[in-house]
Amino acid sequence: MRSRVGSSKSWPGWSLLFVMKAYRGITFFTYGYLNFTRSAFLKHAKGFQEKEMEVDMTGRRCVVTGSNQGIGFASAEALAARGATVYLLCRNKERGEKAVENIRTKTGNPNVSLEVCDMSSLQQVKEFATRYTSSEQPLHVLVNNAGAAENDRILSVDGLEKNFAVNVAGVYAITELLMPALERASPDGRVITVSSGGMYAAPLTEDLQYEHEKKFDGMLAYANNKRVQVALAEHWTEVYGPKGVGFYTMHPGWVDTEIIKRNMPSFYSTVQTSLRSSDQGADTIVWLALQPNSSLQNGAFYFDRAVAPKHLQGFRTEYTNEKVSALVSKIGSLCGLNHISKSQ
Ligand SMILES: NC(=O)c1ccc[n+]([C@@H]2O[C@H](COP(=O)([O-])OP(=O)(O)OC[C@H]3O[C@@H](n4cnc5c(N)ncnc54)[C@H](O)[C@@H]3O)[C@@H](O)[C@H]2O)c1
Repeated sequence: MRSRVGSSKSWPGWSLLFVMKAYRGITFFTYGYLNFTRSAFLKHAKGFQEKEMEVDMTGRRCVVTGSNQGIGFASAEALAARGATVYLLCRNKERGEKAVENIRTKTGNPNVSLEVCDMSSLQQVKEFATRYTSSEQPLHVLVNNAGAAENDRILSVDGLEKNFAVNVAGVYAITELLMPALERASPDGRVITVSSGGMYAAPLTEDLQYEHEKKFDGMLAYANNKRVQVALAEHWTEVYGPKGVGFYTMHPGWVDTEIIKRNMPSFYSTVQTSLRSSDQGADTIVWLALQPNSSLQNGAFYFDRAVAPKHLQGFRTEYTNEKVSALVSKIGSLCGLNHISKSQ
């Protein structure tokens, strides 16, 4: 018979976990209310240098995932408005075509096109990356924006937990597979991953697909995924940073979009009147796309055009490089891509 005493989930262990979870939840909400809302954006924007946004992106190629609406659409539109060639990666053809048409009309930029790709399908991600890299074109900006926050534990076509499939496996696969094109854009190539302030409340877990908890908690799975994205950017900075590619994660703030309206209804109704617009949420993504890599901090987490901490005091979310390496190797093998990292 297994003893409770000494088990990693013994009674004192559970209560400590419960207290820690409650502390993180309450402190995070308070911190978010002070920093992540629309009024906080307007306050931070007083220090923004608008000259930094006046960059001509003609000749630069950008891929934005999940860009038919919300923050992804606003980012793609802002890049197209500055003359960039923009590829919208969307899973739904009709919604994607509508978004492309909308951006072309609003910006007058004809170099905006659709790539149909479901980021939860490793096969579709591989097919897109092969199409792109075989063109031998450089890729200056990859925005990993597509995000899932499913409340139920559902599986992707590859049998991966859906949030993990979109937020981690899809991000890992597209970034690794587009690396030759990003390196071709060196020293300007960069990957901007839209993480979330939610990651503050999540330690780096080994239970990547939430298989070992009794009850599935979609919001915790989402927050864990967003923490993994920050760790992935640190890993990539070490491996590919010396090759002239930048890796930035960022938090858009609390933004009025479908993902929170649909998947976090009680949070949405609490903060609805304080939420940022999609353009405000996209602001730091666009800013990160426009600055020279040399003026940014590789591997950093950004919020409102400034480097932000990766951990909040007292949250006990710090981790070691060894833990990151082990996780990256696990993610690589779940994506069937470990051979890529090994060949670097
Ligand atoms: N809204 C917020 O307050 C907030 C806060 C922190 C982080 N974020 C992050 O911002 C990003 C954009 O979300 P949003 O707020 O604009 O919400 P949204 O729901 O408007 O946009 C999410 C986008 O991802 C796409 N997407 C989802 N699954 C996909 C898949 N399998 N393949 C391709 N595309 C897929 C959706 O179609 C949509 O275009 C997400 O990564 C989200 O986690 C949002």
